[in-house]
Amino acid sequence: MIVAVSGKGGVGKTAFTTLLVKALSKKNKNILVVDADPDSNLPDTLGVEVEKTVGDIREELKKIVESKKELPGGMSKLEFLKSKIYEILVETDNYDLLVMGRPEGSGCYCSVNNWLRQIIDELSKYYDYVIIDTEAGLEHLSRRTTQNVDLMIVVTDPSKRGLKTAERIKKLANELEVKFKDIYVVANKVKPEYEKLVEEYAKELNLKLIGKLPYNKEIAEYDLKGIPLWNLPEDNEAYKRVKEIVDKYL
Ligand SMILES: Nc1ncnc2c1ncn2[C@@H]1O[C@H](COP(=O)(O)OP(=O)(O)OP(=O)(O)O)[C@@H](O)[C@H]1O
Repeated sequence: MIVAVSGKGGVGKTAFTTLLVKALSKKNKNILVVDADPDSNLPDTLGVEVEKTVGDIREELKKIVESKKELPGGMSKLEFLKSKIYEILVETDNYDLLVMGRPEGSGCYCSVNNWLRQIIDELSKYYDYVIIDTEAGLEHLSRRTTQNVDLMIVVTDPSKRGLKTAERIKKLANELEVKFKDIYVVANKVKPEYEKLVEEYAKELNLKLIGKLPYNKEIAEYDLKGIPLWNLPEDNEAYKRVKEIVDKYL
């Protein structure tokens, strides 16, 4: 199952994705996490060190090709990329993580990007779940994968404007090359007294609201202190809500 998480900056997409991976890891399935948002701090919130990104590998190959040097062991470019991707994959007890890093530069290096896409698609087949933390602009997603996405989860803040953005993302998603089987919305940082209103607005906009996470002091505090959100206790209120979503929809 391929799940993409999107949402504009600051809504809590990284926090949600972290809790989603944490909850999903309890199912004892193989999980690949792809951090495709250069602005997110997913490795930090997951609590893992990442040395190299896919972007770094792209640059490495570019430099070798430009300097007209031989690739190690007489490898083809595709083989080189493939071996490097497997090398930079961060393996943990609960999931594997691939960080895309900086996006493609302006000088199009299309064949490399196509190969990367192919390698990542191939890699994805080894996992029960692939969770992609996407960039705000969905167009990038089609550059990163050729596979269709089973579930797109749009994270939003609890505002009418936020929900309208979610509606826009949903419309945009329908126009992309990559197809989404289902598009759901999760509202984050919702105060209990506004839950009803958020539900009403979502209904008005025809959005499938699958969860409302409360504003949670513990999340704010962990982030403030730089403690990985992965370490949040099992009884954390926001985490409990994410667990419900995982049990019901994933
Ligand atoms: N449920 C929550 N309760 C309290 N604070 C939250 C909650 N979710 C997220 N935050 C806080 O909101 C801020 C933004 O969260 P986060 O970094 O997850 O957002 P994001 O959408 O991934 O943003 P960006 O893409 O800009 O990194 C952080 O300071 C985080 O601690």
